[in-house]
This record gives sequence, C-alpha cells and structure tokens, in this order.
Amino acid sequence: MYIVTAKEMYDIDDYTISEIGLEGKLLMENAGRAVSERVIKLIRETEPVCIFIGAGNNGGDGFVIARVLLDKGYLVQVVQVVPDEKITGDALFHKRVFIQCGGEVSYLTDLDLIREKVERVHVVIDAIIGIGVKGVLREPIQEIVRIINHSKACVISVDIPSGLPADEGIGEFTSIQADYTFVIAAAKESSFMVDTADFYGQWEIVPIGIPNFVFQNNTAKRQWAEEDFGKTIPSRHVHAHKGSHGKGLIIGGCSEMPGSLAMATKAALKAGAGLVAAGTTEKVISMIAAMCPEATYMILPEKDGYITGCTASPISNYDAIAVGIGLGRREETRHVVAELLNNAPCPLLIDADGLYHLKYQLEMLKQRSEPTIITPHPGEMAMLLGISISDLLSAPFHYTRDFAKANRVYIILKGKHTIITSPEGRQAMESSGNPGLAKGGTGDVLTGISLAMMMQQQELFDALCNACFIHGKSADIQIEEKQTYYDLMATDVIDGISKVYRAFPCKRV
Ligand SMILES: NC(=O)C1=CN([C@@H]2O[C@H](COP(=O)(O)OP(=O)(O)OC[C@H]3O[C@@H](n4cnc5c(N)ncnc54)[C@H](O)[C@@H]3O)[C@@H](O)[C@H]2O)[C@@H](O)CC1
Ligand SMILES: Nc1ncnc2c1ncn2[C@@H]1O[C@H](COP(=O)(O)OP(=O)(O)O)[C@@H](O)[C@H]1O
Ligand SMILES: [K+]
Repeated sequence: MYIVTAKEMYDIDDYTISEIGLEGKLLMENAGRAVSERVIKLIRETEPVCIFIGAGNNGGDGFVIARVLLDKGYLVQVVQVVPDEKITGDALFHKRVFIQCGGEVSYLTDLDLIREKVERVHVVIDAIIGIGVKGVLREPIQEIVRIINHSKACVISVDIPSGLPADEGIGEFTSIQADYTFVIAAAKESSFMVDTADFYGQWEIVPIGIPNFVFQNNTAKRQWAEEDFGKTIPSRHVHAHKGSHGKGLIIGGCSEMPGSLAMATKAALKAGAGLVAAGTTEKVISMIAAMCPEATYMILPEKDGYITGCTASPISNYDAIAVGIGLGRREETRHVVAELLNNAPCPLLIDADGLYHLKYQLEMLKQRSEPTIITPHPGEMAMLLGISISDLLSAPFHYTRDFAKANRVYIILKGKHTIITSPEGRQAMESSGNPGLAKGGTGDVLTGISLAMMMQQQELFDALCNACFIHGKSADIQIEEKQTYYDLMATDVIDGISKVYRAFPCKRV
C-alpha cells in the first residue's frame, strides 16, 4: 500500500492517463465501480441512499456510483450541490451516462430541503470534494456538510471525507465525519495523522487499475505489510553457526534502570542475534546477569553508578552496537555517546537517554562513515528538532524526512503508526501493535529486536521495518491469545517474538 500527498496522487493520475493511455473517464469508471462494490456489501437495496455530488472529479465518481446502484435496484437520489455549468470534463461525461440510464439529478440550494432529504435517507454517499479541496469549505457546502454530520444516516465518503486535506500539516479545515471511506488507489497522508485520521471512520483502499510501477516512481512512502516481512526476513541456514547471525553490543543501564538493559539484551537474542554482549557497570551486571544467562557482559568504567566511557573496551569486533537505554542523562555519560559516534566501526543505534546526549553533538552524525539509527518516540524526536510534539505530529513525514536527510541518519519514529525513514528520504509506515504497548520498557524491547535485525542479511531499511513488525505483531498476538491492553508487559512482548516467527515462518535454505 502506497501513501501519497495530493500532488503525488495527481502526478500518478496524470502519468497513467497521458503516458499509459488509461483515460481519465476509464479511471473514474473504475473508481466508481470499485467503491460501489464495497457499498453494495455494506447496505441493503431497501435502504434509501442520497449521493451528494460536487463540481470536480470526486463528483464524477459519485455519478458512476449512482449509475451502478440504480442498475442494481437501489433507491438512489442524486443531489448536485453546485450548478450544472460547474460539472465539466469526465464528470460531465459520467453525469450524461447516468441520465441516459434513467437517472435523475437535482441541483438543490435550499438548505431546509437538503436537511429534509438527509433526514429521510439511511445512507449518504459523500462525493462532494476529494483531494482537490483548497482551504476551509466555502458556503453553502460547509453548511451542507454540517447537516450531513448532524444526521443519523450512515455516511460513506468517496476517496476522502469532503473538506479534509489529503496532506499532513494542514491545520484549518471543516470536514465530513465519515463512517466509512473508500480511498481511491492509495492512502492519503491524512488518514494516519492524530488530528485527521478519525474523520475517515473505517477505511479501505480500492484499486482502480493504476500499475504498481507508477506508484513506485512517484512516491517514496508506503506501508510495511506482512508480505514485506515474508519477502525480506532472512533465512536461517542449516549450516549456520552463532557467528552467522551477528555479534551485537548493547551499552546502557545504570543503578536505577538496570531492567531496560536486561530486556533489550534478551529481546535481541530472542529475535535471532547470534551473540549479544551487554556493556554496563559492574553493579548492573550483578543485578541482571541471572535474568539473561545467554548474554555475555562487558564491565564499563563508571562514576556514581553511571557509565562514563566505553572505547577503552574492545568495541571493534561487533557487527552492530546499540546505546542509550537506561544510560541516564548525566553530563559525564554524554561522552559515551560521543565516543561511539566517533569510533563505532559498525551500524550504531541510539535510543532513549542516548538521544538526549545526541542533541548536544548532532553535527557528529554527518561525520560517520557507518550508518546511524535513531529510535525516538515523539517527545524525543521533538526535542531533537527543537519543536513542539504537536507540531511534529501534525507533519511527521515531513519533519522526519528532512531530519534524516540533513543528518544522514535512519529514523524509527515510534507511535501507533511508526514511521521508518532512510537517509535518502525513503519512508515506510508500520502499523502493527496496540495500546497495550503504551507502557515503560516496550521501547527497550524494540531496541533489542532492531539490533538483532540490523545484523541479519537484509537491507538496513528493511531490517528496521521488520524489527517494528516483529515488535508490534508480538504485542498483537499476545493480546489475541491471552493478555489485555491493561496487563501486557514489555517482557510479554519478548515472549511473543517466538509466536511471530511461528505465525510467519521464515524461509529455510
Ligand atoms: N483522473 C483522476 O484524476 C481521477 C480522480 N478521481 C477522483 O477525483 C478527485 C479529485 O478530483 P478534482 O481534482 O477534480 O478535485 P475534487 O473533486 O476533489 O474537488 C475540486 C472541486 O472542489 C471545489 N473546492 C475546492 N476547495 C473548496 C472549498 N474550500 N470550498 C468549496 N469548494 C471547494 C473546487 O472548486 C472544485 O470544483 C479524487 O479525490 C478522486 O475522487 C478518481 O475519479 C480517479 C481518477
Ligand atoms: N497505542 C499504541 N499503539 C501501538 N503501538 C504503541 C502504542 N503506544 C506505544 N506503542 C509502541 O510501544 C513502544 C514504546 O516505546 P517508548 O515510548 O520508547 O517506550 P519506553 O522508552 O518506555 O520503553 C514503541 O515501539 C511504540 O511504537
Ligand atoms: K469525498
């Protein structure tokens, strides 16, 4: 599934029409038919339907839907909310076809009449405005939207709830509140944003015949799905030995936060790392060694229970290093992150307190020759950017892409929809997981899984997407099988990793 801005969608449509030769009328027919098929599954023929139609191509889709429903025997009324002369091009073509098939169209301006109509129908199909919306809805459309939103009818939007912007980062709008939205061809950014997602109601993408490569050439954003995990997760060779699956080091922990290191270490081993060492203070080692007997330990210098350095120890023979969890935010500890940024000769993942230390030395990111990965939650990402969390969440694709490109870093921005970004600006959204994960320690588990994935034979970007997939799916399976959103613990997510591998078996060579 691809994720697009309005401009990207228009480019995709234009290319399909002008270069491939699938005419706009045909795409509109496909769109209207695809939506109708879904509508027919949702509503009965006896339920009166009113289709509201606006001036653009979204309205054109509405005329196709009206024709298909009329033909199937549905009780369809069509209300045009703009005068006849505004209906042009492909939309006018499909309006004429609808009328030729016996359809009737009424242009209504009287808001009382519209209110009466809406009160009498069971279903409203909203084909007023699609991705072409500019600014806040003008009157009388704004009032019509208000009437529809106040009615008891089930509201089904075509492509996008009318009035809602397709792109992230647009603050001011008025919108239809849909119960269902059938999104045409590709997901729009706004369907994932905290402030806009709910307007869609339940939503689903309907394909309209645009070839895959056209999406690939026009957008760098997509959803990471089960099939992607299945295709990219590396096999475990029958002749494998522990060195085949990576030797990782996790540096973190302090006297007050020993558990986070234990969980990350355990998660890394459970997710498939061959060897994992935990680098921390002597005291923390004595606290956690029994929790994770499979790991090895590296004693690091400390002051008052906090790590103060790491490069005096042998860090050169690891395939990947993670730093930051449970590290603490003391100034003496900052040096640990600086040492690793300077010297880690392998992919370096920075999480949690490590990100606070990174803020003071961001310029070092560009100097690294090996990849760096950061795994912030929105609070940490906003801190790194120097903006508010709400600003970040209004346009997360934009902010993370700019930061990743400017600092040559991979980012996992965690949340309900986690966004993974490469230094080139490629972006994937990974949406598994559930509110049970909103609990301390689950981020540490993701760090461990990510470290394990970074050391397997797969592209780094895919590795990070797969780590998020394993983490979220593990939580989902635990909730399906035994736990609830209340009692899911980070350690349960570690246990669930086995279930993910069982449910989605990896290839074996
Ligand atoms: N070939 C294509 O481009 C295809 C487009 N499709 C549909 O076409 C839609 C996009 O069509 P358009 O580009 O014609 O745009 P829309 O139909 O989304 O909206 C444009 C119309 O809305 C009016 N409008 C915009 N902002 C307004 C505001 N604030 N208040 C009141 N009126 C406002 C404009 O004056 C214009 O008449 C998609 O969402 C999708 O439903 C599909 O039919 C598939 C093929
Ligand atoms: N409501 C939610 N739905 C899905 N995933 C969630 C939700 N809340 C949290 N998560 C996931 O849980 C993890 C929390 O990480 P983080 O905030 O760093 O936790 P901590 O540092 O306390 O371990 C992230 O992977 C995030 O994507
Ligand atoms: K619409």
